[in-house]
Amino acid sequence: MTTVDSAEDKTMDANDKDAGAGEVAPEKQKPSYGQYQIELYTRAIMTGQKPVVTTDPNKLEQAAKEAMTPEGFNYVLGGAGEQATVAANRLAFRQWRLIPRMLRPTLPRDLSVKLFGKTYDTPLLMAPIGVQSAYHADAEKGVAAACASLDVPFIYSTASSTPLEEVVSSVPADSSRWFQLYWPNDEDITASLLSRARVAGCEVLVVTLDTFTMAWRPLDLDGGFLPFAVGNGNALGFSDPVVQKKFSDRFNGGAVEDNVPAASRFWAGEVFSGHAHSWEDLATLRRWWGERPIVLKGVLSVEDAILAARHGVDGIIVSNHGGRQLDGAVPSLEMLPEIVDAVGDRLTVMFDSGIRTGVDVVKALALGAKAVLVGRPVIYGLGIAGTEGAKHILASLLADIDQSMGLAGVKAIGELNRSILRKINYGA
Ligand SMILES: Cc1cc2nc3c(=O)[nH]c(=O)nc-3n(C[C@H](O)[C@H](O)[C@H](O)COP(=O)(O)O)c2cc1C
Ligand SMILES: O=C(O)C(=O)c1ccccc1
Repeated sequence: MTTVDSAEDKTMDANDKDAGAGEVAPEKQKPSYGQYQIELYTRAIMTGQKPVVTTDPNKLEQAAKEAMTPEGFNYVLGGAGEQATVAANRLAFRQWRLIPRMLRPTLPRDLSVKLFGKTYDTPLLMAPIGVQSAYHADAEKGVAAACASLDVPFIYSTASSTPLEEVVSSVPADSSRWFQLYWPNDEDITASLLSRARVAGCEVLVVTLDTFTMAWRPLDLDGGFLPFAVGNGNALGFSDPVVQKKFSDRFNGGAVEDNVPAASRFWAGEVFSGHAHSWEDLATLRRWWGERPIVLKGVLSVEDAILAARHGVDGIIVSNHGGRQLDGAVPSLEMLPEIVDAVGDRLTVMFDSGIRTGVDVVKALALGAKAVLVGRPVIYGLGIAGTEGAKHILASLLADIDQSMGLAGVKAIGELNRSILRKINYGA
């Protein structure tokens, strides 16, 4: 983050003191995200070096398939059921077309957005993605490093394969991080996880509501791949003192690492047992989390968005989990405008599911999202070329957002609204 409000502003100033006594510290240069396009051409022309990962969104999946293990790739690719919602997420984007405006000032471009009173350099967030060691050895630390280098907040997943504290201590202290919760049944465990997330400096709590149990996922069923059942994706739970104590009490003094299958069942039973909490239970999360923002991920209906506002959360993520949970669920983009109309004045409405290009981001923002999460593309980048691959995908997406805004005649994110969109129903 280069631009921050009040408290953080002071920290930044304090770090900028090498300008010399009495001199005004130069304003930190805002990164120019559009620059990445020029960088790629220059590198190719000067050294013949090609991008580490394709820049073509239509080729990314195939490239990942060739680079990753079949289990890892299928896990990322897979949606629920017949993949109807995965497909619909893309079709929903194609229905919206942009009406560009000409002869308007579009430079310098401003990609910054304000979320919960804090200014972020871009409208992009890294979606929480579990089990990243199944995709590349660089895993969560690699993706977090890629995010930190571009000022993109990293959302740490409850299903991570690296403990939270390890990820956090591997990136610069001022890099932005949010915490995603799969909400355990046990209140002591929930309190412990949230306390760790607070200590680790997570700014926002993202509570995922749509995955209290795993959906019917044919690719994983046919491949026999359920990572967290065999100890992968359990690092947060296994490193938690309260989980360790409860497991030990239940299993006659046993340590989690001495009985990984049983410990995995114990942990999965906490977070994916099919037990859904209620709206009233949100009060307990508020108690443990305190005043920092709480965001509900997986809201798809206007009714639930209104309930979210009534129950005192700060934001929602309109999402169908990338089509991985309820197959046949409506594309989240379809629901976005009416949800924004219903609660946009009370809640920070964010969006995910199906973002593949900069134009997709522009469309979601124009339909009222304040920020968007991107999932699979970054993980394909990770799978193909580790940290560098994840960074390339994020940098490409940011450059594409920057360029697409300019071509649409838009200078700043705040200018985006529905007037630049037309819904067209012929073909995809
Ligand atoms: C491999 C994979 C693992 C995921 N793990 C989590 C998770 O641990 N927690 C969570 O809230 N969402 C998880 N999600 C959902 C993403 O956060 C996000 O909602 C989704 O990927 C967005 O769709 P997209 O991939 O089309 O961008 C996962 C998605 C994928 C592809
Ligand atoms: O696969 C997912 O979508 C997901 O949310 C998840 C859940 C548990 C472990 C890893 C990922």
